[in-house]
Amino acid sequence: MMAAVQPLESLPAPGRRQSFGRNHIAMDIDIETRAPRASHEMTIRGGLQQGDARIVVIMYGPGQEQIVAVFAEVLGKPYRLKGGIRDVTRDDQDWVIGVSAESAKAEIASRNRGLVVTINAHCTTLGMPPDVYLSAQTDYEWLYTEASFFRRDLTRFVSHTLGQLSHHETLMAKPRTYFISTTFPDVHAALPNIDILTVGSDAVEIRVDLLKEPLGNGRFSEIPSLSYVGEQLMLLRQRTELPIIFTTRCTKENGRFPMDNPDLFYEYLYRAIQWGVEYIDVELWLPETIRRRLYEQRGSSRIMSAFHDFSGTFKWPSQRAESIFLQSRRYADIVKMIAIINDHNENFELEYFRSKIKAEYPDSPPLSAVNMGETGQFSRTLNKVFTPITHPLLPIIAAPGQMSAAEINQALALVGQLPKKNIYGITSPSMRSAIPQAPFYEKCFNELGLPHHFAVVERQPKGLASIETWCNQRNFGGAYLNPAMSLTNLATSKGFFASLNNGNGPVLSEAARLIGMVDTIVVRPATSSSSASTPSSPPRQQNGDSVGAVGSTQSGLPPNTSLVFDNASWKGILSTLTRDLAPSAYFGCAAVVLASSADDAASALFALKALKVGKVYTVGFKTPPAFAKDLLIEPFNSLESIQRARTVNANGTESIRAGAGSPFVVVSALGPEKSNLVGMLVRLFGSPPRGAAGAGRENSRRVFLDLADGSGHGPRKGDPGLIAEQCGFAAYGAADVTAFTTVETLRLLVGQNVPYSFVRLASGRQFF
Ligand SMILES: O=C1C[C@@](O)(C(=O)O)C[C@@H](O)[C@@H]1O
Repeated sequence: MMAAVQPLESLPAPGRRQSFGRNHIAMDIDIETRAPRASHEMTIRGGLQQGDARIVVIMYGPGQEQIVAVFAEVLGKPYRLKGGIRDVTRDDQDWVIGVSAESAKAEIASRNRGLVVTINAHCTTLGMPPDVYLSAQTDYEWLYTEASFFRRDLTRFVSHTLGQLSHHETLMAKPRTYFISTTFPDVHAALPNIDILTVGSDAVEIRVDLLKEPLGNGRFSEIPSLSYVGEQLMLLRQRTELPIIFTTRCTKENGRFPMDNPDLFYEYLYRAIQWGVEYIDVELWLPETIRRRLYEQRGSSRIMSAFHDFSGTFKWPSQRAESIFLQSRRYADIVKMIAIINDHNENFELEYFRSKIKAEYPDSPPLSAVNMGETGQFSRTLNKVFTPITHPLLPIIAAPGQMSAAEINQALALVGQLPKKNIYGITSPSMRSAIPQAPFYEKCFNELGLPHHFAVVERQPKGLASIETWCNQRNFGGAYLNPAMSLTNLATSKGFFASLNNGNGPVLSEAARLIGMVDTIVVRPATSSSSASTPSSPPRQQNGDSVGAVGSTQSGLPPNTSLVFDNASWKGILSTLTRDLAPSAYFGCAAVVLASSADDAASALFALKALKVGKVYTVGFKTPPAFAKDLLIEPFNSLESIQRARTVNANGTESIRAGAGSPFVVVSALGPEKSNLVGMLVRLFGSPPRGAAGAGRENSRRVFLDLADGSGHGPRKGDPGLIAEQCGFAAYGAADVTAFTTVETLRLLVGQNVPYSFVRLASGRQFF
């Protein structure tokens, strides 16, 4: 029998089918992601897109030419400098072009907007603000500091503005999302604690109206200047990987932005779009012309329409409330409605309003609606889209009644909406020497106010009996498996797993099915009840069926509960590879994957497939047929084949991108005993022979990822990572992948976002 297969996100066509259970029934449910997406762009996977195909023109300040090379490297393109924007022609397609800000000024207004996309790269140490005319005219503007140059910030900026990575799509697929409303007058104060402040948050709001720009003599400007706001935003973005929400809250809605000049709002909010801020808060009272313009000009940013009613007379069951929603949704990607209430019953009225809107306007943008004040706190526990939260470390709360993520979870737990679960880290005897993870998970649960219990348990080397026993409990809340187990192994079940879903076996995510390895077991509660979207639930189910569910006759797990077998590690690999490079750096490139078995290689292959690499050379394993279908695979079986790979184009075309020729990325899952082989290949590919194809990409540092570097023990002799760095690669190790995988695991198991930086911080950097 086949396992029940269910795409948990937008995924490529199904490949290999996996047998599981007794009835041999295949259930491939092909469901489109519900998240909105731009029709002209092709979604590659869960938020990765081809993006803007125009020629990127970087405008640089005096003496700052080198920034063009960095942009080019991040984008994976060659670059050249030109005298002016007008000199850019179709022949520059796939190049990054640098033009001095000085020269660009004369031509920027008359540029061919269909051909070029302009980015004003301004180093703040040259002085602020940047040239105001260029700022106003450019498509995007990136502010950076020379002293502490943050490559990650640039990667994120271009991945977002050029539409290669969409946070929104991924976030809207989460069962619950939160954002922290920071209320600092100066973000410097937030930076030392930003990792802790943002635990549980999916985004960070910068309350621009609350920023206080010092003027000297203890005075502050009435509203912070764009120049000050730009620097504050830059600082925040350099320190958090989370999407930012840019808010200019007006005086009537509990903010400080004066309302006498709506154009001022436009000026700030449009600049935020140019700065590549992911979410722009646009108040509903603003003139429609302004709201429409911002919506039309939003590029890759998303508009959060905002309406607050502090009058105390607002009624959810009213024509007015509905018409406010309808007005808001015209120019919004998320509709936010917030009101002061007087009576607890009005929380129920809001819930009725929420479900009515969902039923009557199913294609509308998601609604984020809460009530303010203590009386309204109940609604903050029920809202599921971008619930605003606070944190005890913030100087003030942003609105009356705001709660922290921990308070919301504790409240949910108290009223039975977030029952205590047992969550397991299932290891094997081979992992005995590994550093214990239990303290880390306990720390996270504690920080998040989750009631769950975490335990690391060791499975027997053979058989599934112990795992099935842990999973077949009423309070089972999910598990990670380290090391991961193969589906083939799990499919030998004749017991609990095989009995799931009326004998069809557990639900398999597409990733687990294609990779053939399971590292996460997610419990999905029955969907019809409200429990389906409690924080402990896995990603939103795409249909109403309870596939993979435990039959009502089962003991252990509650009736109609599903178990989803998933794989988180491919996401860890993907996040590592795209931390310092935009996805486009990988599109069409050649890759090498080294592993001693297909099982060890599969997660990397899946990540590379998501990144649309052009070709994968393999060493040491036979590629599963499912991958061979979508990836161009060539095993290295002789020295000649390696030699060829060093000199031949990646996918046979002559374009510069594809002509990256010799492999751009090398991923190794080979253990330390094979270090010599890995080192040799890295040396070979680190220095492509003269004249090899790939002209123009010489500026790009190739990427080496060692998935088996036994991290935590420092560099070893013959360490392939060290050799890779000496050969000009950017080297990443298992520590990065493990931390990013943990982020994904926590999202899957408890539905909460724990930023990468917190994972690294809380683990003391020694777990991984
Ligand atoms: O719109 C909102 C919601 C909010 O007003 C609240 O009620 O929590 C807090 C604001 O910072 C945010 O912009």
